[in-house]
Amino acid sequence: MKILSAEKIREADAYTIKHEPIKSIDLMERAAGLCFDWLYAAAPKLFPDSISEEKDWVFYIVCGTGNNGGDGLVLARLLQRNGYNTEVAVVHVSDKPSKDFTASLDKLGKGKKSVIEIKKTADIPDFPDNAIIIDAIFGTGLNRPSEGIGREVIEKINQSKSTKVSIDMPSGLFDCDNAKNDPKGIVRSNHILTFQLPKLSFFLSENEAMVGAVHILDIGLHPDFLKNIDATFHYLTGSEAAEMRKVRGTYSHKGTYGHALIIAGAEGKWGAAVLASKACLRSGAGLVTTHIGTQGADILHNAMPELMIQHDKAGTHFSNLPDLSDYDAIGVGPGIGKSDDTVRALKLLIQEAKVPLVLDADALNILADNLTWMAFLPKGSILTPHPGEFSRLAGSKLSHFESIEKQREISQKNGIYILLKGANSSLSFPDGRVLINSTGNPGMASGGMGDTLTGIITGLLAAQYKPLEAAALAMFVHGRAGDLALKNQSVESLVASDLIDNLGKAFESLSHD
Ligand SMILES: NC(=O)C1=CN([C@@H]2O[C@H](COP(=O)(O)OP(=O)(O)OC[C@H]3O[C@@H](n4cnc5c(N)ncnc54)[C@H](OP(=O)(O)O)[C@@H]3O)[C@@H](O)[C@H]2O)[C@H](O)CC1
Ligand SMILES: [K+]
Repeated sequence: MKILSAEKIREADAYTIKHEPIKSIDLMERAAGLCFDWLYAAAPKLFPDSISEEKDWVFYIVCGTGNNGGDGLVLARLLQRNGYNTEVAVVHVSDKPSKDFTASLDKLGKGKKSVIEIKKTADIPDFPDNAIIIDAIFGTGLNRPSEGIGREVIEKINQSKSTKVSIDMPSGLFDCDNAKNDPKGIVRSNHILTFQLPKLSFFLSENEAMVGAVHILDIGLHPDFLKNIDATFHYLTGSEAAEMRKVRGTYSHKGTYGHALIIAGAEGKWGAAVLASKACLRSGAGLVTTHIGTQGADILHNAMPELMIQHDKAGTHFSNLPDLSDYDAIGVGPGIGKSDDTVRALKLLIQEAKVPLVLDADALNILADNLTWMAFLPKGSILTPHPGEFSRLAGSKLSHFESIEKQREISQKNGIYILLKGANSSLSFPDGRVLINSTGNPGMASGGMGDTLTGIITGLLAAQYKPLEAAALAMFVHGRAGDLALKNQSVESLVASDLIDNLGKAFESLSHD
């Protein structure tokens, strides 16, 4: 699913109005109608248990004077028509109200309920603590950080304990970069009813306090426009991940699915090799060999009889390169440490490898100490840093938005894929595009999760997936397996082995997406 800028969404809006064709006011009615449907279904769960009777529910709709405010007014009318209690406030953020806002206000006026006009501080009401506040002050038309009376109202809304439901966007939030935006001037939304496509800023960690659950409402923007418009950012949905999965031929054999090499583990960190190798075996590779210091070999054998083992010359860590000619995919890094001979062996691996590499953990830390090696990585290699590793690679600590920009830059410059891990992991391609992941949960913030991801990507690469598909499908399936594992665990108790146990179900679940 494409993620478009506010500007492009406005173009989609205009294209739809012209080519569907539909009057802009009718598109607003359609959008607000979907918001009503969502609220109607969700309201019983949104109000506190103490207010279980519908007659006691209050919807407090706070509107700006643009089309976002217009959506709010139409929604208010629909709520009133269905017998719900409403309070409607209009914040005079501009003295040039939009045409559709004015038309919607006129229609609302035909009901009898009066509207609270907010023009100055003294007009701002005390918002209740147990209502649903509908935030319709600003949407995609925000053109500068919130200021004046609009900002004052936003700050007052944020003081209320009521559930906040934002129409299209939390008011005050920009669609992409919010680095120069004061979080105090942005509604801290619990639910966002966003139209057609999500906005990039919903997925950035710096906006966590303002972005609650995101619900995408399909308002029927014109499919031709959505199909033909170029997009840098994409949100990876289940059906898109499912399309990447390959069907296995009846007459295929283990040779069809390639031979993967995992280079992982060192003294005290043999578990990293176990997790990466297990995940690799469970992700489609025909054969998996793990190259490991002799002292770790028994642990691996006992954990996985299916695995083949290649002994390193050093007993305790990765120090020499095996013959690479047997392998279709190579994953390196989990738990390998940074000994001098490990650094030398990694350099040799980067020089000698003829297949794309998957680099994780200490392999990335070594790369960060030797950034000139980046240009020598086999084209299509995949780097899987977490934010700490990425800031070492990037040379400075960056906001999430800045990290994604930097991630794109490094991918394009070096012809590699970078999978920046975290809530909403992002995968950058050599052509500048970025995929944002839609699976995963906070229980996955624990040791070993990255090792399993390395194994999954390497397994898919061995099984002849192209780097783009291997990285994207692995990112999705890894999160999905984490989500499935959570059904029998809690966010506190989830560990990487639970995720591996659910890989089978995660791959299978794709056929239902
Ligand atoms: N695109 C769609 O598919 C649909 C969108 N709908 C809804 O429309 C909004 C976008 O509406 P728009 O009128 O373009 O913009 P907004 O309502 O978000 O805001 C514009 C008004 O806000 C003023 N403004 C902007 N920034 C500030 C600020 N920092 N402080 C004060 N005032 C601000 C601006 O005033 P100017 O002074 O700049 O003129 C405007 O008055 C979209 O989000 C959807 O909710 C449709 O209804 C359905 C289809
Ligand atoms: K809004």
